[in-house]
Amino acid sequence: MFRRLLVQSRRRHGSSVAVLGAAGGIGQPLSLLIKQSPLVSELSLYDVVNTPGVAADLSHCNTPGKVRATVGEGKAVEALQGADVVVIPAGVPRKPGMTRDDLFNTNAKIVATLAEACGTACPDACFLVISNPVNSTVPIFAETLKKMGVYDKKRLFGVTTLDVVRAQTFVAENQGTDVATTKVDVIGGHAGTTILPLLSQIPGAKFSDDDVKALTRRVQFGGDEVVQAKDGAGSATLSMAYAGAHFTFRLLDALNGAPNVTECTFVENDLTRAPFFSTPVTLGKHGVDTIHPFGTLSAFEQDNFDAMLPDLLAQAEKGIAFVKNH
Ligand SMILES: NC(=O)C1=CN([C@@H]2O[C@H](COP(=O)(O)OP(=O)(O)OC[C@H]3O[C@@H](n4cnc5c(N)ncnc54)[C@H](O)[C@@H]3O)[C@@H](O)[C@H]2O)C=CC1
Ligand SMILES: O=C([O-])CC(=O)C(=O)O
Repeated sequence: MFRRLLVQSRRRHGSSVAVLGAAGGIGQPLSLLIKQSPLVSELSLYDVVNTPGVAADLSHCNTPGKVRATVGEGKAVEALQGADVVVIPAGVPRKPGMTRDDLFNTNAKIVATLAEACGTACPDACFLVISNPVNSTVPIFAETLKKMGVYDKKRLFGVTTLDVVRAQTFVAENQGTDVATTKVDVIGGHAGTTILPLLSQIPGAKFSDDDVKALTRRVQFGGDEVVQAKDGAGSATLSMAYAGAHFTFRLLDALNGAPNVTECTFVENDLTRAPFFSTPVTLGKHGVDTIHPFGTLSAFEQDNFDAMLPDLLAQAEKGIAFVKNH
């Protein structure tokens, strides 16, 4: 009880946000965007390399959040003391020709190690996992916290906001609508055909069958578009920082009591046979408040949904097995 009151009183004066992987391609612009929030009183940056320089640089921005740097393998627990929200873009990105699953061997270990540090230092925080493959890293995070006896399904989120951001951009271009007011739900997971934009549910939108196929495919493989254009220099960083900051701000709003904060995110739920599934979720003062069903699917969407489920299940099981065997 006392602990909860302390957390609440700290929130009234702003939240402590930690970024793990803060010196990376996503970590740096994401930290810059988060530093701009008046709701953030402390920004704790952690990476295995280069954090002091990033923190020194950001600390000169004239916004209220105090910046703290922690650097080096095994120092995450130190960085996470007092964190209310932890955003995790740590891990290797793709190169052309790779799938997100090809990152599993390297990133599974990184994410499990960081989850253990979170479970030790700030088990009551909200955890936002960006590291790929999200379809497996989120189950890894959950399983690690379960092993430690501190898992709370209301506080673990796979960040799939970039899929929504892409869907809204591509649909607005296609329909000639204002991108600021074009809303698209994207359900499923975060890898290729496990990503499913619900184009049939956009009020007022009219698509040809060819457009539905092309737009769906572009959202599903938007990440590949960037990987190919970067030609070996990594994957989406700037649009991911934008999307990650958007989700972080929405969560901070909800934690501070704002009503009706609903975003698609990859959370544990029983809407499907997959343990984790991205769907519209209303966020509240304690993380997940309400999981919303994703509504009626068109025949095209239903086919995509049926095809994705075995992959989502297998990728979650792979993550769970990784933790059980280590
Ligand atoms: N969820 C999503 O929609 C998206 C996810 N991603 C994923 O985000 C991850 C990061 O991508 P980038 O920033 O482009 O990669 P990057 O290589 O530029 O940065 C990753 C950072 O993580 C750090 N790091 C590695 N091991 C660490 C550890 N144990 N503890 C703390 N930090 C550690 C590295 O030192 C590096 O600074 C990748 O796995 C990528 O696939 C990328 C785009 C979108
Ligand atoms: O494509 C990648 O590997 C990075 C990513 O998840 C995305 O851009 O959606």
